[in-house]
Amino acid sequence: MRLTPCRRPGSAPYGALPRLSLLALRMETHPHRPHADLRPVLRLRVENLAVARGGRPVLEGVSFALSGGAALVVTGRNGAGKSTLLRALAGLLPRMGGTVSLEGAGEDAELAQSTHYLAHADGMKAALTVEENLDFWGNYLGKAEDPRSRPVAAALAMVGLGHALRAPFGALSAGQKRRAALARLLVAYRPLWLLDEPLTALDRGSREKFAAAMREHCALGGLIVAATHEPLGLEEAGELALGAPQ
Ligand SMILES: Nc1ncnc2c1ncn2[C@@H]1O[C@H](COP(=O)(O)OP(=O)(O)OP(=O)(O)O)[C@@H](O)[C@H]1O
Repeated sequence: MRLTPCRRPGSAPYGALPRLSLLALRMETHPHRPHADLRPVLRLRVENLAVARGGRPVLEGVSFALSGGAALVVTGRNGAGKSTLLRALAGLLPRMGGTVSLEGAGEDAELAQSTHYLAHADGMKAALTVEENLDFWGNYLGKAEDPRSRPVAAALAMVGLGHALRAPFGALSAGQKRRAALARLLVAYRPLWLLDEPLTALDRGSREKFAAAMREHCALGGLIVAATHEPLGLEEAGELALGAPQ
C-alpha cells in the first residue's frame, strides 16, 4: 500500500496549488493488520479541498488518499492551516470546494460517526471525575456499537493514567489532562482519528505510550491524520506539509 496524492492525470504535481506544498507522500504496507480481520479496508479520500477562514482562503487544492492501517502527519508553520484542515475533515468547518469521503465505513456510516476529533481543548468537565468524563464520552460516542471499544479503566491504563480514575478532572496536571483526553479515543472505537497536536504537555513516557496506542489503532485497520510540530513516534507515517504563513 502506498500513500499517493490524488491528482488528475497529466496535471502538474502540486504546481497549481498556490498555498500548499506536499512533501514525502510515501507509505509502506502496515505489517501488523491481523490476517483474520475480514472487515473491509477503509479509505479516506480527500479531493481538491478548499477552505476559508474569516473570508480568506487558507487551503486550496488539498488532495490525498489514506488507507486503513496508515497514518498521515500534517506539518507546517504556525498559521499554515493544519487545524483548519483537521476541522474541515471533521465537518466542523464548511468547505469552499472539494470532497471528503471515507469509503468502506458502511452504507449508513456518516463520516462524522466514524471519526474522533481531538482538538487543542480537552473537552472534559473539571468538576467530574476522570471516570465520569470518560463514561459520558463513551456513551455519547457509541461505545456499545463496536467491540473494539475499551473499558474506561483499560483506556486509562493505556495512557498511563490508571491511578487517576476517581480524581476530579480539574485537579489533574496539564499533561495528565491531555492523557485523559487521549483516553477518550479509546473508550468508543471509531476508525478515523483526527488529532490536533496530540502530544501537547506529554512527557516522554506518555508519548511512548500514546505512540503504542496509535500503532495498535493502525494495526486494527484504523486511520490517523495528526497535525503536529513534533515527531509522533510513527516511523511509517506519511507526511503532508502545508506551506504558508508563520
Ligand atoms: N476563527 C478564525 N477566523 C479567521 N481566521 C482564522 C480563524 N482561525 C484561524 N484563522 C486563520 O487561518 C489560518 C490557518 O490557521 P490554523 O489554525 O489552521 O493554522 P495552524 O497551521 O493550525 O497553526 P498553528 O501551528 O499555530 O496551530 C491562519 O492564518 C489564521 O489566522
